[in-house]
Amino acid sequence: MYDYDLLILGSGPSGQKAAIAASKLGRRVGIVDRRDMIGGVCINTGTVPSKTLREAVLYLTGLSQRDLYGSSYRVKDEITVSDLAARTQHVISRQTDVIRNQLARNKVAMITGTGRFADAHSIWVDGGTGRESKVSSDKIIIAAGTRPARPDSVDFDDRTIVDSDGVINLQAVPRSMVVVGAGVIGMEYASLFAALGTKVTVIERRDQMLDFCDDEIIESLKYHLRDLSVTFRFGEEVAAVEKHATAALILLKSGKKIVADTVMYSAGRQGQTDDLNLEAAGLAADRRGRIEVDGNYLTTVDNIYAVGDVIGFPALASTSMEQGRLAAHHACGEPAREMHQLQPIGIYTIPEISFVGKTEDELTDSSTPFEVGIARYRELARGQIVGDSYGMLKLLVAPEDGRLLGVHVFGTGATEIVHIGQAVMGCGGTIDYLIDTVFNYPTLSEAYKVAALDASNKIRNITRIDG
Ligand SMILES: Cc1cc2nc3c(=O)[nH]c(=O)nc-3n(C[C@H](O)[C@H](O)[C@H](O)COP(=O)(O)OP(=O)(O)OC[C@H]3O[C@@H](n4cnc5c(N)ncnc54)[C@H](O)[C@@H]3O)c2cc1C
Ligand SMILES: NC(=O)c1ccc[n+]([C@@H]2O[C@H](COP(=O)([O-])OP(=O)(O)OC[C@H]3O[C@@H](n4cnc5c(N)ncnc54)[C@H](O)[C@@H]3O)[C@@H](O)[C@H]2O)c1
Repeated sequence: MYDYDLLILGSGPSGQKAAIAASKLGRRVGIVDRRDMIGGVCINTGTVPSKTLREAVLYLTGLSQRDLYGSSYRVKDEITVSDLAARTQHVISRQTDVIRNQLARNKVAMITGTGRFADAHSIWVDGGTGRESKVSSDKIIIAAGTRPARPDSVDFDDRTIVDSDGVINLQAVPRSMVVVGAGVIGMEYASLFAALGTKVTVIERRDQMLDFCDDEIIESLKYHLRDLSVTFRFGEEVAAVEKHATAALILLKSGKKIVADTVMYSAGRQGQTDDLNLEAAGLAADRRGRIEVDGNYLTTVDNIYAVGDVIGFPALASTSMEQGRLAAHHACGEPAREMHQLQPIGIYTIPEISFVGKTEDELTDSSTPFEVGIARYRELARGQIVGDSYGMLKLLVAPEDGRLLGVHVFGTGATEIVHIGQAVMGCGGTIDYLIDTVFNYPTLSEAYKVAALDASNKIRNITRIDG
């Protein structure tokens, strides 16, 4: 008899949802994590702190109100790290409490410590007291997440040279910053510091950034960030970072030199599998610490599953939660539907970006005809009211039947209103639904009707001529 029916390594979004799902099915569930990491990377160092910081920055700088009150508008002139940390700490502690409470009321045992496999059914847990305890379980889910990848050649000191975990603990708002890597993390933090007034330089070895997004929207994002004094260096790679008494000197392979108060590396993440002693369970991870799974999140060992960032793409809190729930259902022999293929992307740059479905480039590459319908926030009453003159919503529409093929949003509330398009697409809806529907007024959601009408006008014009 095992101690648990299901034991989960890691209490991030995937681990939590797996634990609660299995508990709801009447299983005895345990979850192992370090005392200071309840809620995972998501709550402690990643999603939630970065999004809370962003809200604090938008509020204190008054940036989102400057269209209305002028470019000198600020809520607070000198924004300190403690102004920002106060809000972040508040949200982290509230969220941690919520998670602890949810796990407790679902009778999920919290086992404090770091786990490693003893064999395929048992885990040694090191609680930091010098003594390890062993727990056994019928099924095990690995939900150990990732940590920032740190190139060996860079001397991280968590003060001047930091990774995306360390950046939330900076002692002061830097006057200048180099961001290495223009992925999602890099661009979110570049936006945030640029909004605070930091002079940001982004170094990216590829020729472009966020190339999975709509081209036009990324162009707009670059325009807005340049307006906040961000410098982009595409097609450039860091050769070395030298730490000096007051700043860092960044040497690029092209020979350029940049001085900055802070250097932040956001050049990918690495699965946290080194300490798991995977071999004892008959498992292995790849070069980037990731574990391979099948469509049911089952590894090559038939009682061990892996979910969340540790299995790689898409590595989002949103998808990780679903993976956890589905893996737990499979492990408990409970029928479950597959995750819906239509998954939204939300990028909390300033301004924010969100989309679902195909991009124009993808449709063009697959020779799929489409028409574009656009609504600009500045033409919506709500856009004027909130002071967003740059936002836009773009619908990509199949001309033959009006089906939505893609929805791309840039600006205030993008990550929220994208779900309207996602729901219409998910239910196989067409622009006719958006045209015939009454939306609340004045709202940003009204953009859907405006963009749908725009697309239908264009389609009608073509049909009139082309038959
Ligand atoms: C800066 C940043 C911003 C992000 N923003 C977003 C966003 O806006 N939206 C979004 O959807 N996603 C975002 N993400 C991604 C999101 O945070 C991750 O996809 C999500 O946290 C992954 O969840 P997970 O369940 O895999 O576990 P994680 O949250 O990665 O947590 C893993 C947990 O496992 C524990 N663990 C590891 N090894 C062991 C062990 N041996 N024993 C016990 N416990 C162990 C760790 O302590 C940790 O608590 C962001 C990530 C970062 C870094
Ligand atoms: N809003 C969100 O959903 C959100 C926010 C943050 C993070 N995340 C998740 O976190 C994951 C990791 O994000 P990330 O941004 O660290 O990784 P990433 O892999 O997306 O981006 C890393 C970027 O750094 C560049 N790079 C790598 N090494 C470099 C070097 N030496 N010099 C210059 N450029 C270099 C790469 O070309 C790449 O563009 C993402 O895949 C994403 O799923 C999601």
